[in-house]
Parts: sequence; structure tokens; C-alpha cells
Amino acid sequence: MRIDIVTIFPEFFGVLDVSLLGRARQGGLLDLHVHDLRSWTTDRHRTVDDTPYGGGAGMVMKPEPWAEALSSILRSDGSSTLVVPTPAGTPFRQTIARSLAEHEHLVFACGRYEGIDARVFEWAATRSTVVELSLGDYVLNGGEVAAMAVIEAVGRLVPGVVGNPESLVEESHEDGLLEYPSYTKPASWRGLDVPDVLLSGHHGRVAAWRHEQQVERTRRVRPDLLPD
Ligand SMILES: COc1ccc(Cn2ccc3ccc(-c4cc(N)[nH]n4)cc32)cc1
Repeated sequence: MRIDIVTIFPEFFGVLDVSLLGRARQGGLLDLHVHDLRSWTTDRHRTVDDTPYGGGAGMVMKPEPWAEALSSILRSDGSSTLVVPTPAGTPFRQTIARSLAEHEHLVFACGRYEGIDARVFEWAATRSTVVELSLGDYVLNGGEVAAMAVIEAVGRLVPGVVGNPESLVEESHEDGLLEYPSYTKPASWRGLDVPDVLLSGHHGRVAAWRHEQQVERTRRVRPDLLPD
């Protein structure tokens, strides 16, 4: 999978050189490139924003630099998917992460200010698939944090990135339920004991207990995830 990120803060993504995704990049599993939007400006001040038509506070990102950047990054055969973090997007969930992990080329458009001129996405939709995503019902200052979260959630699903694919199966949201509580040594810690069933060595009972814990935790914390 190739991932391109366009941002006015390229240094923000330095962290993608470390940890799991860093190793995946070195191993050639993830081909990740970060671009500075200002590279596609033509004026002396490298301007990327201007005042909003219709008035209002803040500034809007100009369409021209974005069109120049995306024209040189989006694939000409229409196979690219443009991922646009925005407060007004579809809520990002594990189902979307799984779907995006199947795509060959993801391009992340990280806006700032009050967002990007809306015509950019109308134009981009004629040459790519455009997916507008919200990280949640709260407001960030730009798209970078959201893009980082989506890239990590998607990147870890790419075959080979996570050492043991089994560990991807029993995770929160993977089967529509929250994960069960996990424990490790010591069996007793500050007067708190690991549930006996986990020490029983009886795999069937352990599996049943873990599923019960998933359902109970989901019912308590996220009843919205349970079927009516
Ligand atoms: C019109 O209201 C606003 C419009 C934009 C902004 C700042 N901003 C600029 C680009 C950008 C991209 C994503 C997000 C974002 C995504 C989620 N889930 N929260 N916030 C925020 C973003 C603030 C408010």
C-alpha cells in the first residue's frame, strides 16, 4: 500500500518513522510519503489561505495549491482514494479501517484553518474516490491528528505489519464487541487476584468467560454497539 500525506506541517508525521509503522516502512509493506502543501504555491509568501466568501471568522485554504498538489499525487487511472479528515465527515470506525486497508493508494488531505475550499473535493471526485472522515464529535485544529489515527488503524491491518495476525482478531470492535479484560503475572497483585477461570487451563471455559466479559462490558460501556 502506498500512502501520501499532504499537509502544511510535514514535520508532524516524523513519528511515523518509529514503531510498528516505521518497521513496516523499512520492510516495504507501507510506502509512505509526506508532502508540504506549500511546495505547490507560486507566490513569494507561499500563501495557502484566504478570507472566506460570505464572511465569517477564520481563513479558508485556497483551492489552487491543493489542485496542483493532488494533480501530481493522485493516480491518473482513478485508483487513488482521497481521505479527507473533517469534523463534518463520516464517523471513522473499524469497519472503515478494514475497508481502507484493501485500497492500493490512500492520499490524506490534511486541512488547517477553517478547512479547504469545498470545490477541491468536487474536482477531486472526478479523478479519485473521496472519503470524508470524522475522528469523533469534537473539534481539532487540523486534519493531521485525525490522519495519523486513520493511518495507524489502517496500517496495522495491512498483512505483515502486525507480527501475529491472530492478535488482530480478538480486539475491541473487531467482532462488534469491546475487548475482554486482560491480565498477566503476578496472579495476585496488591490483594487483587486474576479470575480463577484464567488459571484453570480449560480453554473452553476461558473462551466462554471472555465472551461473557465482552458482552457485559459492551452492554455497560457501549450499548449502542449491541443489536437491538
Ligand atoms: C467549521 O468548523 C471547523 C472546521 C475546521 C476546523 C479545524 N480543521 C481544519 C481542518 C480540519 C480537519 C479535521 C478536523 C476535525 C476532525 C474531527 N473529528 N474534529 N476536527 C478539523 C479541522 C475547526 C472547526
